[in-house]
Amino acid sequence: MTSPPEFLKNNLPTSSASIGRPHITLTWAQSLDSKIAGPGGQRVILSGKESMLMTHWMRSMHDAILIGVNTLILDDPRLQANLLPPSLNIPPPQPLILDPKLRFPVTARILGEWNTKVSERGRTVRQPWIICGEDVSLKRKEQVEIAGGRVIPVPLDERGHISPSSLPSIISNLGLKSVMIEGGSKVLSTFLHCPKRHDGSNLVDSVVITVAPMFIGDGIGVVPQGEDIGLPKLKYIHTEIMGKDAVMICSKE
Ligand SMILES: NC(=O)C1=CN([C@@H]2O[C@H](COP(=O)(O)OP(=O)(O)OC[C@H]3O[C@@H](n4cnc5c(N)ncnc54)[C@H](OP(=O)(O)O)[C@@H]3O)[C@@H](O)[C@H]2O)C=CC1
Ligand SMILES: Nc1nc(O)c(N)c(N[C@@H]2O[C@H](COP(=O)(O)O)[C@@H](O)[C@H]2O)n1
Repeated sequence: MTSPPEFLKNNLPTSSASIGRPHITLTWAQSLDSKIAGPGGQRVILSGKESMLMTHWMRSMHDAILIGVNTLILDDPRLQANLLPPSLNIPPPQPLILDPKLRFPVTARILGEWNTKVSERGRTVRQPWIICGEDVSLKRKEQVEIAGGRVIPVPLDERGHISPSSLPSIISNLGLKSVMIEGGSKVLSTFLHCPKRHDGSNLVDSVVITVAPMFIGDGIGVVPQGEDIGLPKLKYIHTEIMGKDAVMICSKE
C-alpha cells in the first residue's frame, strides 16, 4: 500500500483543514469491555497488524499527534509512522504532549530518538513539543530544553489542564493544520466532554475507534470511572473491518 486506505481518505477530511481552522481527530483502540489498557495502565496491544498499520497511515494524515503525559510515562511510545514503507519518505507527525506540570521524563524514548536522530532505516525523527502550564519553574523548563524537548507554556484552565477549547488556537499558533489525539483516558474524556470551539463549531471533527475482539477486565476505561455521564452523541459515518478488528469512524453531532 502506498497511500492511506480509501475509507480513511474518503471519511477523514484532514486535507481540507487550514491553519485558521485545524482539524481535530480523536482516536483510540478499545476492547469489547471498553478498556484501553490493563490494570495500573499497563499497555495492551489491542490492534491487529491491519488496524495498527491503518493507525500509522492515520498518523501520517495529520500534522501532529497528541497524547497526555501519563501515556508518555506509562507507554514510552515512539509516536512515529514507522510501519509505513520507508521508501515513501512520508514525514512523521509532530509529537505533542499535554503536560501541565512538566513531568516529562528526560529519559523518554521520543527524546532519545530525537537527540541521536537515530531511527531505523534513516527515517525522519521529530523533536517532541511539550505543552505545559505557564507557572512551571524556569529551572525545570531549562532541564527539559537542555535534554532536547521544546517547551511551550500556555495558560491552564480551572482544573489545571491544558484547556481543550484552547487547543485549536494553540496548534494554529504552532503552524499546524491538524492533530490526532490518541489518548489516554483522561485526555479522551476532557476532549469528548468539551463540545465547542471558541467560534461555536464542534471541537472534535472526527472520532476513529478501533474495536478489538477481546476483553481486558480490570483496566483503564475509554474514559475514567465516573466520567461516562454527559458524553456526546456521535454521528455514524463508516465501519471498516480490518483483519480481526472493526474500525469505526464517527463525527460529533
Ligand atoms: N488503547 C489506546 O488506544 C490507548 C491507550 N492509552 C492508555 O491510556 C493510559 C493513560 O491514560 P491516563 O492515565 O488517563 O492519562 P493521559 O495519558 O490521558 O494523561 C493525563 C494527564 O495529562 C495531563 N493533561 C493536560 N491537559 C489535559 C486535559 N485537557 N485533559 C486531561 N489531561 C490533561 C494531566 O497531567 P497532570 O496530572 O500532570 O496535570 C493528566 O493527568 C495508559 O495506560 C495508556 O496505555 C493511551 C493512549 C491510547
Ligand atoms: N491504535 C492503537 N492500538 C493499540 O493496541 C494500542 N495499544 C495503541 N496505543 C497507542 O499507541 C501508542 C504507542 O505508539 P508507538 O507504537 O510506540 O508509536 C501508545 O502510547 C498509545 O497512544 N494504539
